[in-house]
Amino acid sequence: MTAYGSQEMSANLMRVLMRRPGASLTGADAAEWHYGPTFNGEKAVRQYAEFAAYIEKSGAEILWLEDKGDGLADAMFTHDPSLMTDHGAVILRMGKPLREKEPALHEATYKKAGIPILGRITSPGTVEGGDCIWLDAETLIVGRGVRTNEEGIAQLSEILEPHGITVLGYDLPLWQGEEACLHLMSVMSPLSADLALVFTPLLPASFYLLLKEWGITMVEAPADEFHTSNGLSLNVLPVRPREVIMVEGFPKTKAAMEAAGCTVTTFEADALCIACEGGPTCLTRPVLRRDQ
Ligand SMILES: NC(=O)NCCC[C@H](N)C(=O)O
Repeated sequence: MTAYGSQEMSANLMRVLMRRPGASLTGADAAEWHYGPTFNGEKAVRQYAEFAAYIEKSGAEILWLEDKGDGLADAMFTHDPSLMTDHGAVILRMGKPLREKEPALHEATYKKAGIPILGRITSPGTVEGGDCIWLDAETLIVGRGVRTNEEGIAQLSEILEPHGITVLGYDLPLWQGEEACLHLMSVMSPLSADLALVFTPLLPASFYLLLKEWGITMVEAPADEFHTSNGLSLNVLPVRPREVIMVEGFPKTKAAMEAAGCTVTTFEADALCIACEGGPTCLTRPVLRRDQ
């Protein structure tokens, strides 16, 4: 099956690229990878299995990348090395040097699956998938920061513009410094086409105003849970509009989404997501999302 296409963030998740962590993660040097004190490789692998079971249960088909011990501990965060469009995949170029080999893994998988490659970001450009949010099928918002630079945004725009897609770049704050992971998706998680979980103090101000102008209802992520989770309380994955998966342990954030009409599934992820700085969204690269 060669089905692909995704220019939205919350339509039904039908097909997704994921990499099961193994030897590369269990053997990772936490300091080198900037993983936090709750990092535990074996526990992270178990927690990932629970997460993957929820994705399987959602009915999505998983295209698996296997961790055969290439040392790429962050490669389980498949959201970042490529971007999917209705016209094929864009192979990105990572801003985190330790992740530079990951886009080639995605390209090889797409080629094997018969999914066309629409374009690629080349040096000195950088773009990471976590910095990209489809506001609608014709509008891609890109966060400019430590991981994604102006040159990368210009290249992405050149690739997508012929397909009627406007790319808009917004400056991200530095927040916890150059080594830490802060993507645009660290401060906003779309929950449905007109609903998003946001942490407004870190949103680019002009992007906040754009969301208001577009009539997107914003659910504010409770600040205490955002800070104790290093932002991971906010990184939630919709498998269908208003049906989301989040990291366990943040009841106020969960309640805020439920009050906005969402169904929320949680899984334990202190060793996986909190420690490794990436949530359920980051662990998935949607290949096909569709409304029906
Ligand atoms: N989209 C995301 O926010 N991905 C999280 C990536 C975490 C990984 N440890 C990184 O620093 O790149």
